[in-house]
Amino acid sequence: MTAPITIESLCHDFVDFRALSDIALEIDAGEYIVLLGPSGCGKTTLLSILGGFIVPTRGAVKIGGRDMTGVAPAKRPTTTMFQDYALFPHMTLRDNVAFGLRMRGMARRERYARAERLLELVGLHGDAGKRPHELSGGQRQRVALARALAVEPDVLLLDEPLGALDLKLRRTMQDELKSLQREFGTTFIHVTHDQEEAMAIADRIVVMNRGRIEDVGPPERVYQQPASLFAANFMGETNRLPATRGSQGLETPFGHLAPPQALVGDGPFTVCLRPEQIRSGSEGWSLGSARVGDSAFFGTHFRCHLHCDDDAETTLIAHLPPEVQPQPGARLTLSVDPARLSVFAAEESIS
Ligand SMILES: Nc1ncnc2c1ncn2[C@@H]1O[C@H](COP(=O)(O)OP(=O)(O)OP(=O)(O)O)[C@@H](O)[C@H]1O
Repeated sequence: MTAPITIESLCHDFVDFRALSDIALEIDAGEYIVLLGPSGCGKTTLLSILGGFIVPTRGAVKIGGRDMTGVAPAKRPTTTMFQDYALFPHMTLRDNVAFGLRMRGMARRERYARAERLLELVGLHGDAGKRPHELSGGQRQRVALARALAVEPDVLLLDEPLGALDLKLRRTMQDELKSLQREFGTTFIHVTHDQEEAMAIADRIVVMNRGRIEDVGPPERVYQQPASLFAANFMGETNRLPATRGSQGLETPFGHLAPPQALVGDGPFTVCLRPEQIRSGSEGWSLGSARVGDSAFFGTHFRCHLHCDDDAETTLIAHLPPEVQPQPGARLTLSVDPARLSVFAAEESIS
């Protein structure tokens, strides 16, 4: 079971603080959506409104075409998986997973059968009789997921579901969450402030900042062509070059540049270039020559600080392939593909 969601002109004020402004979003049935943004940007507030735990100041949420205004959390086709998993410590895993089914009046034999099936699906076959304190953090997370999926919600809301796990387990669980979501076809809405997690898992990422949506799209698009300077900055490392409008396009510390898209406004502008877009060589838009500063090897690339000759103020971060062998102090000729740059009005806030 799954359902599309429409969020219309949603605003929310906490007394005199506006936590959400004009949120509008269409979510397809069965999509994996990640709400991404810094602490305090309104992700949890939006999730809580979808789950029915907060009544928005203005606007509406429709799930499967049905207006959710005034519908209590338990009556919604949503289930929320909270950050602390909220497992019942005195109950076995089987009873924890079957809890929601019991509340719905499902007979014991049937609910236990479903609980066992779900525990098997999340890799805890044979552990049904254990209690939560006997499990690791990752296993508890799996039980919480099994419990949330047991009631077959149309929409599963997950608030920082992997926040308590170490990095390695996080990565494993990201893969598992995604494959379970595919298997069930349930719409997942997952809150995180971890950009790598969002990229690894989402069909579409919703980048939020100060209660507003900055960008919505598939991870590759949001990373490569972010809709705002904030989104560019939040979706991974980026170099920012100051630029002004000139007779030949953009004037930058590295000379003229034909902008990849029509410029809006008079400037000043900020040109964003990702570290991996900077190349050693002279093909494309020249960034002149630079001296290699600190450099660290990351397996697939060297992450280098490059001190530019043409602009003493600018140090660029570049990811250069191992074959370049960038030694500190070495000189390199740098260039970048101008079609892959993003240009924004410089005054846009990125904080
Ligand atoms: N009950 C409340 N009363 C007053 N202000 C609140 C309340 N709940 C949240 N806020 C404020 O609303 C803003 C958005 O909070 P929210 O919890 O949605 O952010 P978030 O993006 O989920 O952050 P985090 O990643 O830290 O959980 C924050 O500035 C927060 O301080």
